[in-house]
Amino acid sequence: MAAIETQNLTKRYGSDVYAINDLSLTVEEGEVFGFLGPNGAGKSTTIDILLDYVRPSAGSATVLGYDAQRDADAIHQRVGILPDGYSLYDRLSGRDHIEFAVDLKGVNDDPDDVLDRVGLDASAAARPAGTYSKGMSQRLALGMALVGDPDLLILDEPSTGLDPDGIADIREITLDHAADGGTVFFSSHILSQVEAVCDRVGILNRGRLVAVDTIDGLRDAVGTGSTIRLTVNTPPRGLTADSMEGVADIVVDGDTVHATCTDPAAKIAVVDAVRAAGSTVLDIETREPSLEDLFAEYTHTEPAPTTVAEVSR
Ligand SMILES: Nc1ncnc2c1ncn2[C@@H]1O[C@H](COP(=O)(O)OP(=O)(O)OP(=O)(O)O)[C@@H](O)[C@H]1O
Repeated sequence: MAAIETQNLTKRYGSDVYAINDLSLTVEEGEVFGFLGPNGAGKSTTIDILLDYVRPSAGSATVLGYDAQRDADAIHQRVGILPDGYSLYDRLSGRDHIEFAVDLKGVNDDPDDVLDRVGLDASAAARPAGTYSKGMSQRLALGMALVGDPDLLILDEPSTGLDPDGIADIREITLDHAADGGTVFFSSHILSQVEAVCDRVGILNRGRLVAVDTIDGLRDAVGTGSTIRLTVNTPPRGLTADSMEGVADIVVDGDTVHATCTDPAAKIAVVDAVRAAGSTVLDIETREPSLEDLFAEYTHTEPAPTTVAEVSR
């Protein structure tokens, strides 16, 4: 059984705004699936339909085998949700929030265990949520999503406002959940985080799913190619990519040679060719296309700028 399955799902506002358009997507049980897209791509709308907060204009969706519209209660019972625009009760403590989630789901989780799992200590747990920093609030909201050990965790931008420790915690919690057989579906702009935890990613652009694959699969499909940069003692003579299989381009710039390889194995051939053209290779650097490169390739937009927190991870 698929954890999430949508078929030709469409949400139209008015006659011409398509928030999502003909979206067919399957997320298998036990997968960590990253749902990516630029602002306004339709990520939140998709999640809202899965949880029956929004009704589709056409198409269908199932979550853990339940119909998203008919069986919303059963879905809410088995799914842990961290919504994008969640809100907390300022006057209630962190512990009160977790107890509330425990009561709502009718489970018997120990609130202290949940709080501990998301890194909120006893003194933080006793304070009103209104005094929390953004990062603490995010941890608490994630704790509420984890109550009842859900089969599926849906996290909409889970890293918003978190410091590097918080981001690392989210990664650990996500991987733990998957290791226990749970499924994680999360949308994120933090592509390095997606790359670190996801089995597969789907890229949504203007309401349409433009790619679904593993990150390696996306690399192969885009053919962006890995790049190799050689520092040489003297420029190689007469070096071109023309007869070199798997090499898209070679540029010689003084004592540096840049080559773009569509076949990763061709990197060795580049080194051999440079040496055969009379140069001694002093240094070699290689770079695989990042998820940022792939994202830009599929959406023709720049991803959200990398934040200081991401850089320092
Ligand atoms: N209630 C609504 N009425 C009209 N248009 C809407 C409504 N809700 C969403 N949209 C439009 O649908 C599109 C998709 O929005 P959505 O919030 O799902 O995107 P998103 O990928 O989650 O964006 P972000 O990353 O900015 O949160 C946007 O163009 C948005 O303006």
